Amino acid sequence: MALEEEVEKKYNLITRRLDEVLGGDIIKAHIGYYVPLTKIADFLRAGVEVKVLLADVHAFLDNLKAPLDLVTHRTKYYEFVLRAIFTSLGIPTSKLTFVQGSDYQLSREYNLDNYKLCTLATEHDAKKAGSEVVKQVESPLLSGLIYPGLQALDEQYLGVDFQFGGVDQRKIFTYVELYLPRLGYAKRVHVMNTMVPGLMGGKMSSSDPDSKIDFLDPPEIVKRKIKKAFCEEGNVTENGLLAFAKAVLIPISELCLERRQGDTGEDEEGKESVKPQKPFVTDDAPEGSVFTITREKGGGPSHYRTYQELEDDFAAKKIHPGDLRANIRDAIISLLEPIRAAFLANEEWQQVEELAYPDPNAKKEVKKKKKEKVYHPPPPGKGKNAKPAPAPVDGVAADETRVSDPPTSRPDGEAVPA
Ligand SMILES: N[C@@H](Cc1ccc(O)cc1)C(=O)O
Repeated sequence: MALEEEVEKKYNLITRRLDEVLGGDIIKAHIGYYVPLTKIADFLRAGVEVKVLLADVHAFLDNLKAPLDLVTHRTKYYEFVLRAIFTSLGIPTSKLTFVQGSDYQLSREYNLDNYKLCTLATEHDAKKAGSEVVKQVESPLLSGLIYPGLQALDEQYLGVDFQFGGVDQRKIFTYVELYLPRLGYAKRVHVMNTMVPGLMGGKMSSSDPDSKIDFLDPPEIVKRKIKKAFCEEGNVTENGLLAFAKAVLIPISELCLERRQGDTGEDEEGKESVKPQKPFVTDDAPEGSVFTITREKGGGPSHYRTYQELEDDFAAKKIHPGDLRANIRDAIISLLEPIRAAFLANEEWQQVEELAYPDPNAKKEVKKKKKEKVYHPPPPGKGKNAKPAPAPVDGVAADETRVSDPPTSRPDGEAVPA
């Protein structure tokens, strides 16, 4: 293949299905941030070196979103999740690294650059930059103002060529493009994914545990959430299930299909420890299909080559909501199965999970020390009939020890950056 053609092919892979690319003409390949996994898979397959920033410092700069003592555990937890997902999809990970923000953000140089940036950027611009990412509160904190600037410095200190994030990062990205060159550093490219709506329709929310499916949700929880999802016959505009199919299931199915067709994008070692996920189609599906709808009440299966075909059929009421629900549910269950299995087989990951998401209902282990009874003899010279001092009133609280309830499930906290 001619070099140009190859570059073009890689560029197309890097930019497909993105919402927007700013300055894409100077992308060479290298580094990405942030998650939406099928995109990162595309980057990796294009030979890009991907660094995933586990932005612990940012997480607490943003109104202490993640308590500082939990952040380290959560970043470890994310790393386990992400690695398991890439493995399950058969994506080579030798070019994937995870970097913890605090590993370099506390250095002298970084901080000096931050101060320099603070003398260049206006408060107005910093505020505007963070307005869609930093939680907006009545009495905004200073930390929210330095947040976008640190995101700018990260590009330089991670040595990346482009940064990838959700389209919610757009204002930060334009701020970064404006100010990084003013510090004397190169302007980077920014690529943005669309935001994935929640299953209930609308934006995904970590405060509504049923609006998203966790990577470790067991089948019964997936079933419950899918059952609750809003899905009305013929309605394709407010349809969390279709949105999920579009943003996650079909891209993954496509990816798996491409891998099966031999476009493996493997790294030099080309090793795969786990058989990659099967596309979400039945065995009788014609070649090139990426999704199958099977029907419960008669009628044969329908196979789709693109998301649009699926949406069109749903709009034309050729797919019953019940059938869409059931097929999406099963696809999600099969997608999560290897992740859960990896989790259950990995004790270290399980421990990290408990530390990262402690059960808020677990009772603290209360162990009161027995106060020892001390006999105070009467002062000398008070004679034999003197009474001993009374026992301390606040004394013995024996057997009040409670063993904390074992955590049953992981509370839905922070979304894994995805
Ligand atoms: N702002 C990103 C997190 C982030 C932080 C620092 C960065 O350098 C990059 C990304 C978010 O909202 O999730």
